[in-house]
Order: sequence, then C-alpha cells, then structure tokens
Amino acid sequence: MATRIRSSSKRCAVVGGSGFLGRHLVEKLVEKGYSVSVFDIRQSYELPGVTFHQGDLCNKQDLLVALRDVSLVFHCASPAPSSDDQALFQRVNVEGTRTVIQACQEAGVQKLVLTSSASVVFEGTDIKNGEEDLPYAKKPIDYYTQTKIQQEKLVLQACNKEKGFLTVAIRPHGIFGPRDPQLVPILVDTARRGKMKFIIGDGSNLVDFTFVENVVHGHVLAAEYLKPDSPLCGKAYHITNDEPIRFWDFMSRVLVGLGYDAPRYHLPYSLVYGLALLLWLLTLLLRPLITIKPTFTPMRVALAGTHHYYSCARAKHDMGYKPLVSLHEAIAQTVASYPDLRRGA
Ligand SMILES: NC(=O)C1=CN([C@@H]2O[C@H](COP(=O)(O)OP(=O)(O)OC[C@H]3O[C@@H](n4cnc5c(N)ncnc54)[C@H](O)[C@@H]3O)[C@@H](O)[C@H]2O)C=CC1
Ligand SMILES: CC(C)=CCC[C@@H](C)[C@H]1CC[C@H]2C3=C(CC[C@]12C)[C@@]1(C)CCC(=O)C[C@@H]1CC3
Repeated sequence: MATRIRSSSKRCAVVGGSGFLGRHLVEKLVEKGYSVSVFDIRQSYELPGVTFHQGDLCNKQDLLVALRDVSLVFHCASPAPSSDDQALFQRVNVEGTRTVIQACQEAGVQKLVLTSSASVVFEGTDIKNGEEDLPYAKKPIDYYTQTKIQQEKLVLQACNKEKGFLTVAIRPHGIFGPRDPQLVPILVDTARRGKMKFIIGDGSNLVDFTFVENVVHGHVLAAEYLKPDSPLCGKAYHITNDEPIRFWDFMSRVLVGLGYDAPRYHLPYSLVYGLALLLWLLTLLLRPLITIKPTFTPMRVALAGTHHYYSCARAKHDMGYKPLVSLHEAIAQTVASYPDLRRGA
C-alpha cells in the first residue's frame, strides 16, 4: 500500500454519485457537513459544495484524481440491472470494484462503504426474515446479481485493520423514492400498456421495499460506525424499511395513488413463471434476428411472486439503525413526486 496522505474524516467521495441512490446520498452528506467528490461516468446535476469527476471506475488513474485527500469512499455505481449486458456487469461490478479497492488503498482512503444488495442470497424461492449469514445464492437470479455477489466478496475480503483499510457492505432491498428511474416508471409503463391487471399467485407474498432516505441513513451510519474496533469491519448489513408488505399491496398503493386501477385477477405462479421461461428461451433463440424485451421475465415473476424480506436486526444492534421514514409516508412522498406519471398527465 502506498504512503498514507493525511485526509480529513469529513472529506468523502461517492462513486456512482450521479445515480438515483448516489445523488440522495450526496445531498445528505452535504447537509451533514461533509465535503463531497462525485465520481461517475456521467454528470446528472450540479450542487454547491460538490466536485464532480467524470470517469470510468475501471480506470484507476481517473479514480485517483477524485480520491485525492479523501478518507471515506461510498461505492454505489453499477450498470442498471435491466441492461442485461453480461460483459458490462463483469467489467464494472467485478473488475471495476477491484480497481476501486486498489485506488482506495493507493490514495490512503481509510473506509470503503459498498452498496451491495439483499438479492445476493435470493435464488427465486421464498426468504422470510432472512439474516445476513444466509449463504450467497448458488444460482443467482440473473447475471447482475451474480456480479453483485462477487463484488461484495471482494470488498469484504479487502478489510484489513492492520493496514488501516476498513470495509463494510450495505444490502438494501427494493429501493424506491423520488427520482427513481426504475421501480415506479416501470410499474406505470406496465399499467399504461394495460398489463397491470393480474396478481401473480395468491397475492400474499411479503417483500421489502425500502425508501431511499432510509437506505441513505444506513450508509451514513455504516460510515460513522466503521472503526477498527467495531463489529462492522468486513461485514454485510441489510437495510430495509423493516415493514415487509405484500408485493401486490405495495404495487396497488402506488398505482392507485397515481390514479391507475389496482391489479385484480389472479394467475397461478407456476403458470406465469413457466410462460416467462418459455418467452425468455424464445428471445434467446431469436436474439441474432430481433431483440425482444419482455415485460414478464422469469426474474421479475420470481420477484413479484415469492416472499423475500430480510431482517435488519444486525444493523439495529451494531449501528443503531432505525428507519427514519415509515412505508406509509414514503409511498405518499413518492407518489407526490411523480406528477408526470399520473394517469392522464
Ligand atoms: N435500486 C434498487 O432497488 C437497488 C439498488 N442496489 C444497488 O444500489 C446501487 C445504486 O443503484 P441505483 O442508484 O438504483 O442505480 P443508478 O443506475 O441510478 O446509479 C448507478 C450509477 O452508477 C454509474 N456508473 C455505472 N457504471 C459506471 C462506471 N463504469 N463508472 C462510473 N460510474 C458508473 C451510473 O452512471 C449511475 O449514475 C447499485 O450498486 C445497485 O446495485 C441494491 C439493491 C436495490
Ligand atoms: C422488491 C424488488 C427487488 C424490487 C425491484 C424493482 C423491480 C424488479 C420491480 C419494479 C416494478 C416491478 C414490476 C414487476 C416485477 C418487479 C418489478 C420490475 C412486474 C413485471 C411483475 C409482473 C407483473 O404483473 C407486472 C409487474 C410490473 C412491475
């Protein structure tokens, strides 16, 4: 490891700081008096007190410039799961994370907080109140998740108290909130195309959806509690709203809040899953000729039709985590933040 440069504990960098979670995190850090550098392949906004560095996290030289005099790094960059680009996931999430770790070590960064995902243990079958010590999925639901597993292992294994480099991973689940480009927009798009009429299974499956501000709170706590003598070193922590909700109730509350009808008709889970699998095989076969992006992928059907909620007891115990915003309030704030997605808008 290179010679350490003295850096202020209030100087931090957010890799992926132009993204949905990253930007909310940057805003909170600024509010808390941190001086923040954003490192991202794109710049999506400007904020007083924030320095932007545009670059690819796979390029160590680019990173080193952004990490100068920084003591704390948040790594929340990733290609979008929907990109479905295996080579890109491998390059950015695995090789790129290796580069982020090396750059942190060379720049004398003391703490690295990774945004992982609770899905690293999910194989498409029920998980009820899952704890962090569940084994990593042997058959992850998609290639994105497979590389999130490899990424988390790399970051946690890099934790080295002797060398003064501490790491921790936050595993959120189903992040939603204002400016989210995925969950609510996909849902509304599906509703506008008339495809949100059906409930997959009996509709009783419980899932965690986590308000972005609570996820940010978990990251900030992790950074502040990560010390050489703390239990956080080299560990993963679930951060959720701690209020599992029926998947279809959540979808319905958002849809109805935006003026759309809630789904009503039930379809058997195995039927929909089987059809999604067939469709997926068909898209693979036809890929050389045409590109089809089906709404119902096996992964989405599994996410929509199984229980998958996680205990955040470890985060409560080790870093005093408690969600700041209830699910009820979070849904209300989220719905109000999307006037353009309302029915008829
Ligand atoms: N959105 C969700 O429900 C969940 C997200 N996560 C994780 O949270 C993190 C943040 O997710 P979101 O904010 O939703 O995603 P996002 O797509 O809004 O943000 C990711 C950011 O990473 C940047 N990025 C991608 N490749 C890069 C590269 N090569 N170099 C530099 N920057 C690059 C993008 O430009 C983007 O600004 C990701 O690591 C994701 O895996 C985990 C669980 C759930
Ligand atoms: C809990 C969790 C990990 C959420 C991640 C977000 C997305 C995977 C969901 C956002 C909108 C959801 C959605 C469906 C599946 C999961 C999402 C993409 C469906 C495709 C499920 C099948 C349907 O009937 C339509 C749904 C549209 C919205």
